[in-house]
Amino acid sequence: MKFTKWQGCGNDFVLIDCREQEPEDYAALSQKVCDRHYGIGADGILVVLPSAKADFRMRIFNTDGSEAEMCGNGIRCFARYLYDYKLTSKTEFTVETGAGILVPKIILAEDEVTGVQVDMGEPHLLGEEIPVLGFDGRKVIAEPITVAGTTYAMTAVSMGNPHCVVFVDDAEKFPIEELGTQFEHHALFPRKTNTEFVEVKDRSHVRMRVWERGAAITLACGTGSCATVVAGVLNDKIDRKAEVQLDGGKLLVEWAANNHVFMTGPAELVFTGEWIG
Ligand SMILES: N[C@@H](CCC[C@H](N)C(=O)O)C(=O)O
Repeated sequence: MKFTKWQGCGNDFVLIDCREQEPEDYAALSQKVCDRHYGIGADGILVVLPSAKADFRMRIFNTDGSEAEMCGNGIRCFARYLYDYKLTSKTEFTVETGAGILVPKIILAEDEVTGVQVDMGEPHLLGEEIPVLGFDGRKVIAEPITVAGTTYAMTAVSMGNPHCVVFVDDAEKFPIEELGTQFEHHALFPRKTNTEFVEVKDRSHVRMRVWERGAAITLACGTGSCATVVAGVLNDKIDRKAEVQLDGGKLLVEWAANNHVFMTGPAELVFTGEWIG
């Protein structure tokens, strides 16, 4: 099985083109391939598939084998693969995902790809849409959540996948290794959750660290960065356009007036290979 390995802000993926042939078990494949000792090593696998509704279809599987609805850093890598490997000559195209049909745009400067911007669609804010138990018909803004005996204010946002955003005084010092898994598996989240720990630097800059559902700590999360900016606006902590500083790089996120969230950032090929496992 031929593959390409990609990273976006250090969030890394093995991409496999399954338009011709699909593996029997994506979950088992993802667990094996993502293993950093016995496999290739990655935060997830991205799968290229044909689509009846869009130019292409993307599926994403986490390191634990679970399937996610969407992946922001992943879709930039996916889009760059399609363009660099000439599966399309368009610089803007449609991709069917678990979060609906999204639109990546390749950014070029003198014919060189300098990044990818993605129209990530509209955020979903009602409790049942995210989902968060006990919040049907209501937004979840600065609501209490108790983890390991401490109560935090959480704002929940779905970018197709669930996010719990917690504003903290010091993102570097927050004990994410210890508490991340407890947020992920908290009883309020029937489909578990990704959790972003966010320090506001000023109204257009935030520092964010993430614990991802199904993948633990990663160096960056694109959907998490979008959720962070939406949550920041809902709490009147930041403006609608902000730079998100992650462990592995920066993303620019704008929650535009048409209610769509636009995310811009890098996507880089790391290496190519053949999986014989
Ligand atoms: N890193 C991704 C999100 C990947 C999926 C996530 N772990 C989930 O299960 O929802 C991103 O860049 O958005």
